[in-house]
Amino acid sequence: MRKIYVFDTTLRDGEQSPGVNLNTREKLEIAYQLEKLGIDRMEAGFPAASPGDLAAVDAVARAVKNVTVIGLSRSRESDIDAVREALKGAQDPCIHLFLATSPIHRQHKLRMEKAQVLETAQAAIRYAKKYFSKLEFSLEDAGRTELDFMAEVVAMAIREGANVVNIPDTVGYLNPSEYGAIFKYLKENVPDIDRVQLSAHCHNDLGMATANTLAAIQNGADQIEGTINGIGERAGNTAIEEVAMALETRSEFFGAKTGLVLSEISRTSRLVSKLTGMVVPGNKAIVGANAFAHESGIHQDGMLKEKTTYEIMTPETIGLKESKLVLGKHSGRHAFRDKLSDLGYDLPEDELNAAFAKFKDLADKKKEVSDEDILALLEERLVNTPEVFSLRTLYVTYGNEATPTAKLVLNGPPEEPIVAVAEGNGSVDAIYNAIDQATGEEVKLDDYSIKSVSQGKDAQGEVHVILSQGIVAAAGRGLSTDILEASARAYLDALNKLIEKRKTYTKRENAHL
Ligand SMILES: CC(=O)SCCNC(=O)CCNC(=O)[C@H](O)C(C)(C)COP(=O)(O)OP(=O)(O)OC[C@H]1O[C@@H](n2cnc3c(N)ncnc32)[C@H](O)[C@@H]1OP(=O)(O)O
Ligand SMILES: CC(C)C(=O)C(=O)O
Repeated sequence: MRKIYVFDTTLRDGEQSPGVNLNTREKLEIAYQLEKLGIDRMEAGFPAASPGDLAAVDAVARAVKNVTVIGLSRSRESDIDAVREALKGAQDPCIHLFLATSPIHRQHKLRMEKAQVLETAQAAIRYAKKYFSKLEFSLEDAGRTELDFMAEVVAMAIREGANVVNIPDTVGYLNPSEYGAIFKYLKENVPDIDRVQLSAHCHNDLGMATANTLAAIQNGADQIEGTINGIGERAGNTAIEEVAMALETRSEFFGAKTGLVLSEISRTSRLVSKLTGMVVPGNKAIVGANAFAHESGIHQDGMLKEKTTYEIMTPETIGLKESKLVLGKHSGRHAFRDKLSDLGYDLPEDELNAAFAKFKDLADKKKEVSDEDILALLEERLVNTPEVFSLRTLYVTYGNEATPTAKLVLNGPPEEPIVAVAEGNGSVDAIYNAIDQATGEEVKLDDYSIKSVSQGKDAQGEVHVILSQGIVAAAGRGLSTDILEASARAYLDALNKLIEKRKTYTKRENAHL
């Protein structure tokens, strides 16, 4: 299996993401984790950019032991000197020189003719080679450079002693067949091309960074450059974890692998996200929160029967504990039963169906149904008392300058639904007054408390109340995504229990007579 070297530039190109600014301590924390991940080369920064960046590169260079540490430099002596200064303490230093080669960059940015570009790059490589045995040269915007000129620059870099020549698609312009063809062309047309490693450096402007990088590997690239989570300038760089997992998962196709410790991928991704503040989208390949999560019933059923039906790689490979079956409105009975069994419940079919119906009801109102939600649903089922009164509909009118009013319809002992309208000091008070009116029961509210069962704006509210009537008291519990409905349900639950209890008291009192 061919080894593909990994050049990580999270600390340099990754830090070029707008809004990201890592201090030395944060860079060190990421560097240590990248070392654990097993990357081969680490671009720690651009020392000429600022004294702070130089100091951070210096700190990283002294700290990491098993990785080549790289500093970026324009093709200028002053930048090269800054890298020399920053990498003084490195065990295995390497300088990364670059100069743009495309007509657009030559004409508008550098204002140089082809010959000047060649001369400037050559002079820089010569100067840097006096101080560095390891040197990478990048043809910035190679993707939009004439092939014959690109070959000329690459040949010069090889003659001058570059160890790695990088072919960046700086603006993410190419597609996989075009990018792959460049590597093939260089392999076939540049003398002594096998004296250097060829490197792929892609940007994701058209969402093709990973595909382009893989195409480069198929056409002879020895090294890939990228960042963790694909962060970087504009739409970002190639996501290293995507390339590593594509090579791993499709090794029979690519015949190449990185040396990464794949089980460190997830941890590295979380750390980079935390320290850069760049949130990983849920649907991001490999490291997104949903990458190993399944929501729909048919998929969940497949997963429960055989994981390979819907997973081409295992979460354990990247260091996650397990896949997630997320219960939501698309879930089916198989996944629901599995969740109940995880929570320690083994329900008979009819009870399972009843609980499943309640779950679907809740799932229609909530994005995701949590374990706490399900436990609450089950507890509600377990403590079911005969319902004398139950809630049919509830309307509450509230305005900060108006008196809260509740209108409700209850099912009760009479055949016809009972309608009641009442005002109160607040919305809950109005609801409770309306229930008292509808049921004709005189009860005292001894306690009322409310808590959230799960998290988020759509969390279920759980209301607990204690009602008393003379010496009889009963507690009730109500659950709903709406706290006013939960309040009504709790009151009715307590009232139903109280009526039930009252019968036993009456029986006992009669027995005493
Ligand atoms: C594709 C990439 O990601 S390349 C890396 C990009 N990263 C960064 O730019 C981050 C760090 N950069 C910086 O802090 C600053 O740009 C510095 C310190 C490097 C330079 O700042 P300044 O001296 O103020 O120059 P400024 O950035 O405005 O302009 C860049 C100059 O470098 C020149 N230049 C650009 N690339 C190169 C190169 N590879 N080699 C030599 N000169 C270059 C430009 O032509 C321009 O020259 P000019 O001043 O003669 O017109
Ligand atoms: C410095 C080079 C390698 C670069 O970042 C790019 O071209 O995107």
